[in-house]
Amino acid sequence: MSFLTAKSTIESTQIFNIVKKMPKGALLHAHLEATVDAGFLLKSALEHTNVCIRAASTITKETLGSTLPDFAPRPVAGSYESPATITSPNYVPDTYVSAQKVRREWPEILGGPEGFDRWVIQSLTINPSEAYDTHNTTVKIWNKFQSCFTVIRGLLAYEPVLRKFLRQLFESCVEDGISYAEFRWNFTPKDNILTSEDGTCYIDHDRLLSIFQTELELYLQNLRDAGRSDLFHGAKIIYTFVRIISVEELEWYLEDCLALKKKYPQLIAGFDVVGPEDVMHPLIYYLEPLIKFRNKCEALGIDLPFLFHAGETLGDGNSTDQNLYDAILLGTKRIGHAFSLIKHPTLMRLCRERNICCEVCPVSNEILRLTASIPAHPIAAMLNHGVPIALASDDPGIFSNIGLSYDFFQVLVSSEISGLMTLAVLARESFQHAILDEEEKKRALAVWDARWARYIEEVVSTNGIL
Ligand SMILES: O=c1[nH]cnc2c1ncn2[C@@H]1O[C@H](CO)[C@@H](O)[C@H]1O
Repeated sequence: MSFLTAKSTIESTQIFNIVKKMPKGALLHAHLEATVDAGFLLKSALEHTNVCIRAASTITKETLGSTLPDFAPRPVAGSYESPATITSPNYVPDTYVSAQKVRREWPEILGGPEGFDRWVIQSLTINPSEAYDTHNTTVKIWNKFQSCFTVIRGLLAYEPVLRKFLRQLFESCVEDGISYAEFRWNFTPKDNILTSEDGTCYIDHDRLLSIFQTELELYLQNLRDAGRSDLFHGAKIIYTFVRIISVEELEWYLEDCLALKKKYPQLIAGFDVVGPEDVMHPLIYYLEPLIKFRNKCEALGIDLPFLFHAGETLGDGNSTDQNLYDAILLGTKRIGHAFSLIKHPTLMRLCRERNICCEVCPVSNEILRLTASIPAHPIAAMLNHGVPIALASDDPGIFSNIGLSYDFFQVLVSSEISGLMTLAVLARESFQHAILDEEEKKRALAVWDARWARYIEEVVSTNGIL
């Protein structure tokens, strides 16, 4: 069955419950904006009067399905407000109304306030009929996928919502047994739309990182206070930008990334280029600035590894597939997705020899239409060739695969060879590929080993020898 259709069945199985409790190791590939449950994000935003919403036309039964909610924080609730809500015939398109008011006055014919929630959640997630029926090419599903990010960005553009989001993110990692994470965070656009609590001041990249750092520290302190510090070692950020920008613009982002790395050396783990590889610039387009950047980092003695997406494609020999060569030539430490790697025996050998880890995202690849089902996914071939792999969830808020349990489960049930021990090895090795120093890795591994031993005892005592 396809993942989204099977999800509730998966959750009802004993195997899923066993996988859920497993210590998962490090989550190495997830795009920060899409890591938290859509319902939680909406609920958090609705707690604030400053969060407003607008639409390109009045929302009616006819326009509901084709109009996106456009959220943004406004300075003082009321002052920007259109007197008519977005479902009223008098609504002036593209004027802001407080989201609380819109929800409160959402008409019965559109389902009342719960109908509003459904409209927003639908714009934040991919549903089974989109994934498996209506959006039946990679281009169509990517269009829907990108539109989810547009809506998420509006909701996340308000500091108090971002803070709640981050707390929930750390909590959901711990709930799922993830003890360390590296999140890719998109630092475009240059002019950030994110605003402070009073809605008056924009937040730059520096402040964004300081918010992340404060929330992380608070979370870790709470764990220490509760005597649970073994559950989570921390999180880092991989600086990313969308591969649509020009070479000149990239120079700005590279400098920005370097300045942030100097200021937050423990927080910035590396650098990556994101966005639909099949339709935007290939890595080679940015070759010159990337080489210059790498040389500059080396000269400064700054360790800022490349962690490139590459090969997230069905293509063979197209520019996305070729990105695998360029990523490896540029010295990437890991590869995001590497879906087309199995077409290249030499590159698989290089990954093995150089210990380049492929961050494989099974659920993402299925929903974004690279594989029709998990048994058809190249992961088994990659594992059998000894390619280093870490399993990851990619955009769990959009794909409904929060945590790592769903991706772990899919790999487990898609093969007669891969068993719980395969998952254990993948989880344990994930720390080896993380951007941690040797001491941190040693500690994380020791803690993981102890947790694994306890976990196996618990599995056996509650289920018997399976
Ligand atoms: O699987 C993926 N491959 C490439 N880019 C991605 C993927 N998932 C998300 N993003 C990109 O990350 C940005 C948000 O940080 C989004 O713009 C999206 O295009």
